Amino acid sequence: MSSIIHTFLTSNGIQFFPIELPPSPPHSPKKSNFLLYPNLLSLPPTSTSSSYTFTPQVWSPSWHAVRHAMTTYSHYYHDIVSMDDNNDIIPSFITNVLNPWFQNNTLQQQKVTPKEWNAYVELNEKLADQIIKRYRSHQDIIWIHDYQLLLLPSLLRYKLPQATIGLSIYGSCPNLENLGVHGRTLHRSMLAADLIGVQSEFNMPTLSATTTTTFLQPTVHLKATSFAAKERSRDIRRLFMNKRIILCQDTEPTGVLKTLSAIEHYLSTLQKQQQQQIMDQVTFIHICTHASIPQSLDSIPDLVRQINQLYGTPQSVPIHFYHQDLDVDEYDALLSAADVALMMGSHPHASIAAQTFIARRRSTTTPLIVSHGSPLLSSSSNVIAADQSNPKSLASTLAYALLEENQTIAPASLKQQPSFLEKLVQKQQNHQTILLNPTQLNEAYRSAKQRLFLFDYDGTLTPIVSNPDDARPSRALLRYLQALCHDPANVVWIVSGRDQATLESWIGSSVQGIGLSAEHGSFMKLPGEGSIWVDMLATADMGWQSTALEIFESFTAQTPGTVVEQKKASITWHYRNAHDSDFALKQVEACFEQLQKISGVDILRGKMNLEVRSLLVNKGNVVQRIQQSVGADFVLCAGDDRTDEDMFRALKKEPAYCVLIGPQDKETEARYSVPTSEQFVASVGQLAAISSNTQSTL
Ligand SMILES: O=P(O)(O)OC[C@H]1O[C@H](O[C@H]2O[C@H](CO)[C@@H](O)[C@H](O)[C@H]2O)[C@H](O)[C@@H](O)[C@@H]1O
Repeated sequence: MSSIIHTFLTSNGIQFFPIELPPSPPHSPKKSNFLLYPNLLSLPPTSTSSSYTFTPQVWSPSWHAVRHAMTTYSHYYHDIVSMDDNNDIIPSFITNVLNPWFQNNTLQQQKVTPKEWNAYVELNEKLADQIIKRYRSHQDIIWIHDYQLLLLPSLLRYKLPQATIGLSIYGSCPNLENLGVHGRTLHRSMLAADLIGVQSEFNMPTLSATTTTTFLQPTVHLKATSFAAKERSRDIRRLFMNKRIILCQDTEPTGVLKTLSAIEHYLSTLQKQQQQQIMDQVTFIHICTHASIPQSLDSIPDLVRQINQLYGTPQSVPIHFYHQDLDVDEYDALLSAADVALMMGSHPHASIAAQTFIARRRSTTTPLIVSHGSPLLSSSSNVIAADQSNPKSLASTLAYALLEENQTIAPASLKQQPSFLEKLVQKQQNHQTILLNPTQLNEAYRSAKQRLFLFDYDGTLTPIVSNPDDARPSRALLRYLQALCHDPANVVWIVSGRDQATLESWIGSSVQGIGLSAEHGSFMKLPGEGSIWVDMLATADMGWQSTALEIFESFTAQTPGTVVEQKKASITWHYRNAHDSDFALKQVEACFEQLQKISGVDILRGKMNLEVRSLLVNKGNVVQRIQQSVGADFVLCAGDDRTDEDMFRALKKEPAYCVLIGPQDKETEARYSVPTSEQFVASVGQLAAISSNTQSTL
């Protein structure tokens, strides 16, 4: 049962409400929603503005979508929590740094003080805590809305390594790396999300192995075209009778110049006679609103005048140029009167304008020229891509769009793109592990005060080999473990299926201060000098052992190449070296069936082995016990086989680095993976070096 945790910051405060839908709303029987959301009442009212300033539209997708959800499903919400009573406090880092950067790609403030940054971190932490408290593993999806809470992805990822996290930026994503050290932190944090949605391609962040990006369609909520707009549209068409109207709209000053240059180029390449014909057939109406381009466009009127003088006649003016805010009806009228529209640029305003044109255009065959990368290219018919910075290519796209036959292209069936949420759900379903990033691990290690290590042995700290006796630890590994144990901030445990004697002679005898757990927790030896082995099953009934041994021995006799490894409290049957592997696999199934008849035991399918142990122990219990006694703020737990999944599961709710040694797509409870034990040991070596260096400088 999936549910969504929405996180949002209102523009006027840090108050938010987590709101939950009960498990079974009738129209969505399998889903419950869980929303973290700001004060609904503080949302700006739906735009009633009479002019197109574009600002309300830029915000409206998110406001509208959530407001719609809130009102439609409001009777299902509960658990409304207000995080902070003070509505007006918004960290200045958001207002002075993030807002100008994301909205206008400008910097208002050169330096961010530690106090400002800390306030921002604190806000993100508060929200993260609220989400973590409510998050239900394997059920919930976390959806962070917009750019204000960019530290959330990494804070959540650290504590909820397996969570599916989406981040939607309702606009473009300017390059955060230009914001110095804090920008880089935010950039890295964004990459902890599984899916990032942006409304335009502008400066997409560099992606990590696990983060993907997608375009968000701006949802423009429009009223039906008014009667006045329809009338006005007819007037415009009458005014330009027998002419094709090319409507150009720019939302960035540089775009205006580029569009005009392309028009100029288009006209200049025509022969004199053709120019005359085209001018009789076509007129350009260029609009740019004050709201989107507030500054004056000094040199542009000259360029327009120049083009009009060169190519116009007393009967026909090539370009009608308007730098002014237009009345809604006037704007709608222009959109529906146009025969071709050119709405380019990467700014979200351009996306909104293009989307509005799609909604208002005369027919689905009316061509629209947009920039490469626009999400409209794949979702709407007759949308053509062009490069605005190349006047020659833009001119030829214009010529192409003007061709009569392009006006009669049958409307392509609109491709239904999966929504952001659908993609997020897909991500949740095929969740892969994240390749462990040693640099990130090292950073977390450095900043932790108390650390706990829970290492499986075979396949994790040593590669799997065909003979169990050959899986001895390397010297380097023993050195690393010793360095970790020397650091007073560390507690190090080996949690293995191996027996006491092997662990003691291979590791315990060389590494001072290490904790050992043998046979899946049947025997434990605490870290620290002088500690002794404790038999955790001292009082347990072990009567099952003889029956299990008999079964294993009989299968060994029938299956050449297989061997039994008898340990104190568990028995392992190895079939890695079976002479006939197909036959061995069948024997494993038959053996498994017989073992199932024994009560009080767990039968484990290990790496080319079957293992029987008491039901009373497993690595999960071991980890829980250790972890409770240590209280670490950094936990690194690594393993490679199914018995290790118990450890990962036990740490599910903890801020732990659970690392699977194996392929990234292997099904596991671990959040991270490292392909081989050699690579993992190298990472452990780096942590050991950090501790050794710190110790030597103390
Ligand atoms: O919990 P672990 O430390 O991973 O121990 C699990 C079992 O590991 C050993 O068997 C496995 O490793 C052998 C050496 O690489 C390999 O030959 C065998 O095929 C694997 O199953 C060990 O022999 C068992 O006792 C452990 O339970």
